[in-house]
Amino acid sequence: MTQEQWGEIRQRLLKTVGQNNYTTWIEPLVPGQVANGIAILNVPTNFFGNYVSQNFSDLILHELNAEGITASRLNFVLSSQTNAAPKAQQTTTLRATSAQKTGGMNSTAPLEPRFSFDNFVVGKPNELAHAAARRVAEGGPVTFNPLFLYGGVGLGKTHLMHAIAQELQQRKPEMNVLYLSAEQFMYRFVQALRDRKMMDFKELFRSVDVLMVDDVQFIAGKDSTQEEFFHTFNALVDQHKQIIISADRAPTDIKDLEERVKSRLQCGLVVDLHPTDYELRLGILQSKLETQQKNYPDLEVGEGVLEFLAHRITSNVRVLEGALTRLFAFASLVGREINMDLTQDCLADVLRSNERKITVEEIQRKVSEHFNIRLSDMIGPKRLRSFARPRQIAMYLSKQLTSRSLPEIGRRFGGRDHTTVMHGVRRIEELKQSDSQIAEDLELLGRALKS
Ligand SMILES: Nc1ncnc2c1ncn2[C@@H]1O[C@H](COP(=O)(O)OP(=O)(O)OP(=O)(O)O)[C@@H](O)[C@H]1O
Repeated sequence: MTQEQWGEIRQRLLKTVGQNNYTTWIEPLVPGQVANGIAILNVPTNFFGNYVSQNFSDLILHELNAEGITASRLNFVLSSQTNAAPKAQQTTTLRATSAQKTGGMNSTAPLEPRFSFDNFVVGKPNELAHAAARRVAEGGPVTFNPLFLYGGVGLGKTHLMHAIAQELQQRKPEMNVLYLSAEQFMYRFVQALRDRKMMDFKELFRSVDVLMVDDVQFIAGKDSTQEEFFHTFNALVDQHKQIIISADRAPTDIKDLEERVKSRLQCGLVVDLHPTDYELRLGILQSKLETQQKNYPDLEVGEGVLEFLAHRITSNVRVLEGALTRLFAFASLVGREINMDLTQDCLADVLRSNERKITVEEIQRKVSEHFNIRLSDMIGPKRLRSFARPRQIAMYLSKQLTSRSLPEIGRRFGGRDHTTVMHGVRRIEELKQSDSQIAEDLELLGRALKS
């Protein structure tokens, strides 16, 4: 059943059952395959399935048939992939059918049609990640396993993951592609344990051709899930099956992740989605503008507005996108044209938050957390290398990321002299060139502080 057909059916059900019943019982249903007169509907719990079966089965069957879908029976399948799941609520769902197999535990997570390669704007900061994603989406022989994509919030990891899954479905419909978030992996694992269906779980995950797990940092600290993930991972790698993983940071930086899992995650290709630069932001805005103009054909965007937004909204692409959507909605509601005045009025809060200044105190806190030392040791007098180096790094970042003078920075580091700060800053400048670990720490901290 296509998404459009299900959309029609839902609309008619809404009219028949009323808004309350619709929101509670119909909206969370996710349709699966229809075969041999049986239509599959994914439900979040058994109770839910029983209730819908007893109260709405006939109506749903009637509407399915009215839509030209021949079904005489509904089969309610327990699945975490229903519209009641948090991610699913955010997206228009397109069910992937390739992974529909036994027991309802195997459906892929909903894919957002908008998250395609065509809609992904490529610039310097994301070109490597994009190229790698394109390569695995060809579905050819596995060259790097896993592909590990990482980057800060809202920089396009999920977009790329969905694009890969959708491209694979189009190019290689015979392939069994399973895409899910790490949270869903855990959810299914727990469910399998509870329902004593571990064999089904293992079989499902070991029988896929491509396994895609989004936001893998989620399993950090969850020992049994990590263990199971590790075994699944190994089994698939042994069978030369492609694995694609995303996370908000590099494998080495995920705390509470077992070393063996970390090392496994690093053994393929690890690529980074860097924070956007001005040109990429402008390109993304231009591309999103086309979509907005389809919805609001009468609205034009005044000169300089996109450039202004690309310049001022640097935090992440999601915020940038939201700002443009808000501008169009606002302009159409108040009947004003989209010019600089309207932009300043409508986006005052977004612009203010993007203006946020980084403080020395924040830097000290982040750096102490990163190196696992106490804030008091960072600021205090101790000269041990394990405190002195993070202190110098914090001084360096304070000089780079704030407008504070050296004496002002010195005062915030327990009243140190400005020459001490200067020495620290110079030392880190040197180490940045010669010590790749320090360069990486600086990059990571800088990114975390700016996001
Ligand atoms: N290069 C790009 N071109 C077009 N749209 C983009 C690009 N990068 C990000 N976006 C858009 O920005 C939004 C956020 O992207 P996405 O959800 O993929 O981020 P993420 O990295 O997964 O973030 P999170 O860490 O919050 O899960 C999406 O609407 C996505 O389409």
